[in-house]
Amino acid sequence: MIKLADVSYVRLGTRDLEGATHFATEYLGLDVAERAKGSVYFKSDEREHTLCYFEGDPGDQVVCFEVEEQFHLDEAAAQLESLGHPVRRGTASEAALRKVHDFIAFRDPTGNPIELTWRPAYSGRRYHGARDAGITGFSHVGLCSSDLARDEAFWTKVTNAQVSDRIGDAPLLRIDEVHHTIALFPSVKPGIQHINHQVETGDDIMRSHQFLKDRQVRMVFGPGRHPTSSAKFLYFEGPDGMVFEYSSGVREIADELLWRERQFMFEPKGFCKWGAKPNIAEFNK
Ligand SMILES: CC(C)c1ccc(C(=O)O)c(O)c1O
Ligand SMILES: [Fe+2]
Repeated sequence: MIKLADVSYVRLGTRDLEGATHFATEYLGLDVAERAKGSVYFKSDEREHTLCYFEGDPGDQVVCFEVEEQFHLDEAAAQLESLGHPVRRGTASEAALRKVHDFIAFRDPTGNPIELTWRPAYSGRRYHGARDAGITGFSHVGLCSSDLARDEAFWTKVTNAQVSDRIGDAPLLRIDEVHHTIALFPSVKPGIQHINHQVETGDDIMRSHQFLKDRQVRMVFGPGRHPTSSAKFLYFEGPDGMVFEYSSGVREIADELLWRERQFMFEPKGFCKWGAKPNIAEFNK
């Protein structure tokens, strides 16, 4: 079993690196960690970076998870290969670009590019957002799934992910005490459906709602409150149609033995306690 210790970073291709950088700093509230040739790295917490935009195809979207030991990469590679997922070892220069010691790359059953990394860099430089969005860190991703049951089986049988709750057949998967780190999202194509940053308070959600709306950023869902994680949330659209989520107050599952996964309906009341309706095509079928 592959033990995922944390979600580490996402890498997003873009044809407009300057535009994406402007959005990430001035609107989303991230901090530029480094500008390199063809890439910009962004900080959202104590890590060296949690998001990298690079010049390239916006369809190139990678999510990376950290493992605890280098030999876990070898074990993971062997297991994934045996299950029919071709694995590629990252080269030293690719690892340097990602600011990690070592990594492997493969695709999940839907075809989402996934990386597993060992020793991603942390930073002594404190994160302070370019604007005060109240971000406390990068927390989870929504991953597209063309077959929810198959992909739930992959993540829960091949890795340490466990179902915390389901909305319809879409599972919210945890790898530690945080309610979820991966949200599978029904879709006909692979990709990252959304990128979540936690913010400090519900006030931060409402402040950002006003701030982003004033700047004509497209709101996708919320403000609202998820019945599943119990977090207050806001979803909005960033560069190349990527959806970003702020949420605050995500549930922690301290005692696994006392937790039983719950079933919510795949309809607005399954997504929001306050009655907000998602403006997301896949949710309105
Ligand atoms: C709309 C999506 C998949 C979703 C649903 C529930 C939560 C939560 O409980 O926090 C999310 O974070 C989501 O992104
Ligand atoms: Fe989310």
